[in-house]
Amino acid sequence: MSNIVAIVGRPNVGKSTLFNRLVGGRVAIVNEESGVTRDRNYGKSVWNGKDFSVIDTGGYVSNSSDIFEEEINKQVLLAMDEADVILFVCDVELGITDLDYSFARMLRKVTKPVYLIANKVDNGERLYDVHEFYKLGVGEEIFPISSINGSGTGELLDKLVSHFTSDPLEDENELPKIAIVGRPNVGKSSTINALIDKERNIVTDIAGTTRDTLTTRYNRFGHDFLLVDTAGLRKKAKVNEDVEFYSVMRSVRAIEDSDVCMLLIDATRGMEAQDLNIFHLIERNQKGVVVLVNKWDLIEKDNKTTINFEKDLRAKMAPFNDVEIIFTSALTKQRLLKALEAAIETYRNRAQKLKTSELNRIMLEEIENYPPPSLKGKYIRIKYVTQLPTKTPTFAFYCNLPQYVKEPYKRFLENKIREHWNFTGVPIQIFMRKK
Ligand SMILES: Nc1nc2c(ncn2[C@@H]2O[C@H](COP(=O)(O)OP(=O)(O)OP(=O)(O)O)[C@@H](O)[C@H]2O)c(=O)[nH]1
Ligand SMILES: Nc1nc2c(ncn2[C@@H]2O[C@H](COP(=O)(O)OP(=O)(O)OP(=O)(O)O)[C@@H](O)[C@H]2O)c(=O)[nH]1
Repeated sequence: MSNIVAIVGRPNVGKSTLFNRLVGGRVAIVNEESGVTRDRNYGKSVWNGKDFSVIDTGGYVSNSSDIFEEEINKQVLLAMDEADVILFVCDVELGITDLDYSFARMLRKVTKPVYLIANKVDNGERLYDVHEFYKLGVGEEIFPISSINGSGTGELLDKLVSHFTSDPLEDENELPKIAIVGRPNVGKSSTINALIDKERNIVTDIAGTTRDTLTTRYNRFGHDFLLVDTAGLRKKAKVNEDVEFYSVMRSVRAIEDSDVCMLLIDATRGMEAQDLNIFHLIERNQKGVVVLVNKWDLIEKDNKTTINFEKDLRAKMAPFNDVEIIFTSALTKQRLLKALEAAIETYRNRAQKLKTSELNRIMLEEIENYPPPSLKGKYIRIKYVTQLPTKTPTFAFYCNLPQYVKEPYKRFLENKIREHWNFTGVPIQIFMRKK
């Protein structure tokens, strides 16, 4: 189950202000290179113990005041496909505009819950202006809020998370859920087809409950696994693929539904900004990842080609580059079994729970050899460490002054964990806690 909310609305109604308020300081895709997919477009949040993702579909049309029906279509289609709940933001300061009516027309066809957000209700007086918005005839309910000062957002969040499950990662199934993701035309369909040899290998279809993805169980090469299929989404995506932003956002649901992603990149193009955006999306979601350099058959090779290619990829993925890279071809079926095995191994790495005694024995020794640097004359003492009972590897280090332990030292701890145990392909979280 994924918990996704999308924000739609015409320019300047306050979508990004609301987005920032919902995700707090948590930024997602931080990638300077990409002009379109900025951190404002995708973020993670938590309310009443429920995790959820927020997509601001306005990323594409931002800054332009003349937006057309076509753009509205794109925003709403994206929201319909990707989200579980849609927030339609309007502006009480300006009142209803023609564009609002156009949005409303599209949104009336949506079967998912839509909330109408009457934004910029900064004071009690403006509450009187809210009723006007019932004219739009959309939305189960109207929420008067002020994204700037936060009033009304608590009520909105309470209602919002009532649609979400408390643990989107919960999974009755013990089988690895694998998603094949990547930008348009990298060979996702070809890889899937080559991997599963359709007719013979489908075990059962498990229809997604509220989602559009279909998870199918396969047995191939002696491995039992679930494939998160987004074929339907991909077909629709074709219409919209003119913008990088959309094709990255189209991966969100598949990533959230998976345990491990096979990220396909095109060997003839290398890893570009958009591929990296998807990579960071996977990392951000704490999912396992294996990188498949597909169309390897098209590359002219000498004895250094693979090594250099791999070096370049690792530099781009850094600091999280403890990841399997496999050079595949869907066309010649080269190394597809290896790719599948790497995905399953990554799944196991992600699921492993370390013994507390062993973890402490090894890590406390490492810490003793290289203690955290003292700060403002204060000596930092790490007393013990445990792995939290979460689905993704998360480690809590207990110490006297947790706030004094800085990023570089946390990275040191992570590297040591990776050195002693196999967490290849798996993002690790490190928390410092007070003891
Ligand atoms: N008074 C008031 N102003 C707000 C509120 N929320 C947003 N604004 C202002 O409205 C303007 C537009 O806000 P944005 O969040 O950039 O709007 P947007 O919908 O993301 O706009 P685009 O990027 O063009 O799609 C900014 O000047 C905000 O400061 C609010 O609750 N009250
Ligand atoms: N030479 C070569 N061509 C490939 C390989 N894999 C895919 N292709 C070709 O690349 C093109 C795109 O392949 P698809 O499998 O449709 O790619 P996709 O990622 O599913 O594309 P979208 O549905 O647009 O997202 C097709 O023409 C394939 O034949 C490969 O390993 N080698």
